[in-house]
Parts: sequence; C-alpha cells; structure tokens
Amino acid sequence: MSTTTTQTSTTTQVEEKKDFSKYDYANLEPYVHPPETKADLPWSELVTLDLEDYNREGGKERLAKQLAHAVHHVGFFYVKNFGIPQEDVDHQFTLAKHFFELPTSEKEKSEINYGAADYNGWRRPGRSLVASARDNIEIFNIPKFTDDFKGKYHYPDLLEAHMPEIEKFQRALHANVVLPLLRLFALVLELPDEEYLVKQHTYDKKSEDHFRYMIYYPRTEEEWEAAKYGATGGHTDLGTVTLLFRQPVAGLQILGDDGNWTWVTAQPGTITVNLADTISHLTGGWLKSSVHRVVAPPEDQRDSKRTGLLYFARPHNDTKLLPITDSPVLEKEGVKPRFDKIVTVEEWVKAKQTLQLNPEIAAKRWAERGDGKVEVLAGFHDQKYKE
Ligand SMILES: O=C(O)CCC(=O)C(=O)O
Ligand SMILES: [Fe+2]
Repeated sequence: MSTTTTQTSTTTQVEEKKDFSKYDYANLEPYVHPPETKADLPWSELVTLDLEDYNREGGKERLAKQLAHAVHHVGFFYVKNFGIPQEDVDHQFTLAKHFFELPTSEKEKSEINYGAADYNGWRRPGRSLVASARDNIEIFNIPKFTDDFKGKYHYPDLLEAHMPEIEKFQRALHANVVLPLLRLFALVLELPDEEYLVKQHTYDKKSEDHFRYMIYYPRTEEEWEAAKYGATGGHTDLGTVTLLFRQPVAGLQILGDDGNWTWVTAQPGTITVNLADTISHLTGGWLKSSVHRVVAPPEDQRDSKRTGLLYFARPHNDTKLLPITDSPVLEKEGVKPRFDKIVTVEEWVKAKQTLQLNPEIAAKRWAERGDGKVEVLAGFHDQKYKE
C-alpha cells in the first residue's frame, strides 16, 4: 500500500517537471557583440580598479586611493578581475538576446505594474516620449533571490530553465563587486567601521536591487532626429551603484564638471560602475551621482541592436537617507541632509520610480514648475539636463 502511494507521487512529480532541454546553451544561438566603432569620439578617461588587488597586502588602501578622485569628481570608473568567468557573462547576454526575441504575448505575462511603481518584470518599448519620438528601449528586471520576492513574479520558461544560474550570477555580482566597492567607499570616507555601508547592503535583507537585461533598438534617421539623437536623456540613477557590463555599442555619455559630454569606451573584461543617488544622499552629495545619457550610436553602429546587462544595487529599504555622521571627510565638508524631512530608501525609490515608470505623471510635474526641475521627494529635485 505504502509502496503504491510513493510510486504515484513520484510519477506525478516527473509529469510536472517541464522539459527545459531546448533552453540548454547548446541549443540557444549565442549572443555575439557587434564590432566596436571606428569613430574618433571624445572618450572619457576613467580609472580601472583591479579587484584582484583587493585581497593583497595594502591592496584596499591602494584601490581606495585610486578611487578617491573618481568618486568625488567623476562618479564613473571601471572594475576588472571581479571573479566571474567570461563564459558566465556571455551566457547572460545570450539569455537577454533570446528573452527579447520572445513574442510579445509571452513577455506580456511578466509586464511591470507601472501604476504601483514596481519596476520588476518586463517593460515594453515606446512607453515614453524622448523629445518627440517614442523611446526605443525594452527592459527586463529581476529582483534579488530572497524570500521577499519568492514567487512574486512570472518568468518565461527560457529564464525559468536558467534561474539557479541567474541567482548565482546576481549573488556573485553583489559579493564580488558591490560589497568590496562599499568597503572602498568607507575607506575614502575614513569611516571607523569599514563595514558601515556593507551593513546597509546585505543580500538577504529587503532592498530594491535588481539585475537587468536591456535592449536599445535601432532607429531610422527621422526617428533619431525626432528623438534629438538622445540628447535630452541626461539622468542620474537612483540607487547606490549601477554596474554595466562591457557595451561595445557606443552611446553612453557622461556629463563632466566642465559641462562637456564624453563617451564611455568598451574596455575588455570590465564592468563600468557609476555612483547613484542614494550613496550621494548618504554623503550629503559628496559622493557624486553622475549625470549620464545614452545617445545615438556612431554611424558605423547605427544599425546594431544594443543589448545590455546591468545590476542596480540599493541600500536596505529601511535605510534613512541622512548623511553618515562619523566620517571626518564629510564633517570637514560640513555636508547637509538633502531632504527637508527624514526619508527612507523605500520612499525614495517609490517616488523616483513613479516618475520614471509613468511618463504622464512626470510630464505634468515638469510642466507645473516650468524651470526644468521636478521635485522627487521632500524638497529634493531632479533636473532636465542641457542638450
Ligand atoms: O545602457 C547604458 O549604457 C546605460 C543605461 C542607463 O543609463 C540606465 O539604464 O540607467
Ligand atoms: Fe542610467
């Protein structure tokens, strides 16, 4: 009797398990990056941190020194040797490629709840206006693999088949890149506790970190003209740091202190890192959340799709966005809170995402003021950047 029961349940389990073999990498055409541009562009000069140096004697101090100028003045730098095999990175690009090639009817099942400012899931292209053209961006955001998000979102079989590996990849980015960088920031800020920022970014506590597949579709010349070639897209990211895997299709530009835009290059084996708003809030603006935008690629890459792989790190939702009090560096600068009341990361994310995901709300708020600024939350404003 008991044997029969066991057999029945085993059979049921086998029947329920889907056959995902068609999603094995051997059966998925690999993603191949388009060739780099030959255009002679004004490239940004960014430092590269070799994270392999991190665990060597005196390595952290060397890296912090290398980083000090970048984090206060530029807000962008590269990291290399971050302990993730290139093959794993390539696999993620392959998943991104195949995800975006799924029919809309499939992707729609994972569509973002825009009204709730919940950015996890699929963001369809063309939702917002860029100058007078529809945007050409499609996104898929995957939250952390913690209990807070378990079972909350629908994934197509293509991604279900690779979930354990996506989780491993995401956790490796957090552990190998985000946390070491936070310790380096603590050194730059001369914090007595090197783990101060790390303690606000534990993987298993609730936060709005997410991993992203992103694609920019080619546009016709007329569409680019209507979109002002992307010149109006200047923005800062809203979290702690953003990680962007090597992107050979040029387009990403950084606004310098001198008011000029420079282009980010595709250094082999690197991740481009930019500081974002919450780390800036935690330092009263001393750490720089840099303004950047993605413009029309140079002529020789205009017809390429631009597939991207990104990770957005954020502090725990309950973190209060006040300047850190025990940094001699910040004390000397006399930095001030950037909000006119105490706000948490959760409130900040919701406020900024509401504007980002709901173009009609944002447009109304920009228009109300008419000075190129919009209040995101509690007296803190974002602005539209010059073309
Ligand atoms: O794709 C890129 O190069 C950057 C994208 C970006 O700025 C963003 O998603 O916030
Ligand atoms: Fe950005």
